[in-house]
Amino acid sequence: MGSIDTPTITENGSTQSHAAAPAADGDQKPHASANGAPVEMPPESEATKRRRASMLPLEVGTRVMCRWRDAKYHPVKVIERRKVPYGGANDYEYYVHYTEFNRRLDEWVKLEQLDLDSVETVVDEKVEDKVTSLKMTRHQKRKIDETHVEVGHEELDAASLREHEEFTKVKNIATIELGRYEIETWYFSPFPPEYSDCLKLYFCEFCLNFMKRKEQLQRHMRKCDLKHPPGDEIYRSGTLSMFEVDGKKNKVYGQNLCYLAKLFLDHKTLYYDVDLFLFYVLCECDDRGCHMVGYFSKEKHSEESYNLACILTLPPYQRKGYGKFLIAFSYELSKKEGKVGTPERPLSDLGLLSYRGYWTRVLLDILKKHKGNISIKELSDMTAIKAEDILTTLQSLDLIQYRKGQHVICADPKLLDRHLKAAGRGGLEVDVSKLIWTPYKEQS
Ligand SMILES: CC(=O)SCCNC(=O)CCNC(=O)[C@H](O)C(C)(C)COP(=O)(O)OP(=O)(O)OC[C@H]1O[C@@H](n2cnc3c(N)ncnc32)[C@H](O)[C@@H]1OP(=O)(O)O
Repeated sequence: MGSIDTPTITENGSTQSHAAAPAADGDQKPHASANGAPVEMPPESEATKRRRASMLPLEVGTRVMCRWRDAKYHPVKVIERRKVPYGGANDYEYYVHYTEFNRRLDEWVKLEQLDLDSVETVVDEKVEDKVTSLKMTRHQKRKIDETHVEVGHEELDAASLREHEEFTKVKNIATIELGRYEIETWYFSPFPPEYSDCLKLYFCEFCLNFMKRKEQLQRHMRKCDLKHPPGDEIYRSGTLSMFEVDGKKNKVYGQNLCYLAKLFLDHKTLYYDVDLFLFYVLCECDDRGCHMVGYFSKEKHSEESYNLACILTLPPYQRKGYGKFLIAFSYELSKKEGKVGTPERPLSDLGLLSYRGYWTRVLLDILKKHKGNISIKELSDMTAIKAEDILTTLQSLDLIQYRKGQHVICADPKLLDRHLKAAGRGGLEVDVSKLIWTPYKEQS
């Protein structure tokens, strides 16, 4: 499977780019060679210079081609602009959204990165939306009116989506330091106002308190006596541990975790009321302590049979099978509860890929081994996966037919083999014998 672009993570503080190039846009633009790379241009004429200068500063809403870190040009939309300190009247930096890609790639760029010859001349003019009373460009309004379908946002209505985009349009914290990693963030997170002037935050990797300065963190680390998440260790296998943290008993930890997670989760509301949640924190343990790899949260009581609210693998640990481990773990907990479960919607692009991958592999493994007929209900009982998720997964694999008013699984062995081959790696296994856990019960 190809890679969806994710921003940079660096170890030991050095900065480097690891993101792969987004798919070629096919749209050739001026000043770009056939493969999208910039080419040497003859000196600009005075008329060209004057025409370009007359466009500046670019308006918010402008669509233009922008040189990305892969040195190729991609279409962007200007989301925000800010004056360059000590610059001239028209010297601005622009916060851009690469229109073909997820918002996690949005970033501040310099004017030199923009190809002014590709500026679309019709600049969006601000209009007021009658429903939300929010000022927006005509283009934004049209997009919403047409029912916006950005990945991960399908289930937000137009007004909520607009509000979400308006308040979270510019990333506030650019990087965080957590343990031995410096990590570029992906999205806006609503940190308290006193942190609004910070581009970088320093997190204690154990209690997740965050600070503005490295020296504060160093002082904190000398005093902090946690070496693992608070709460109960409910799983240990080799160097992997899972801790269950009750949001009610560890409120500050739960809130810190939510602030941190929101930097990588676009479409989730930040819950300040963490009392209602349990947090399952996955750690890699060594002699220095238990280092957080990722987590998932779970409502203590879910009327919609959600067995997972938010899931995150921290970027330095992604694509190593931890996400599928966390998903598998959430279903093991559901099995112990004797319930079926499903993740809370909407799923992000990466969330959907991970879930699809997990459901596919689990169901194919059973169908491959099973002799005779099997129903969706039986599959659901065996796996704790909700029947609807089983149905959509099998439908996407073309393993289901609708006959005489009911769905029938048609598991042709050759097709199963083909799908299993394509399903890739299974992820890290959960060893159920190492799980020591009883379902949550309200304490009086
Ligand atoms: C209910 C919800 O919370 S939805 C929100 C989900 N969370 C987020 O979007 C937060 C940011 N993303 C993440 O934290 C992670 O990407 C997760 C949790 C979704 C996945 O975690 P990971 O540890 O990377 O998962 P894992 O290594 O098990 O891979 C899962 C599969 O998803 C797919 N996948 C994950 N990341 C990518 C990517 N960048 N590009 C392409 N495919 C990907 C692959 O199929 C992968 O399996 P493979 O590596 O065998 O091909």
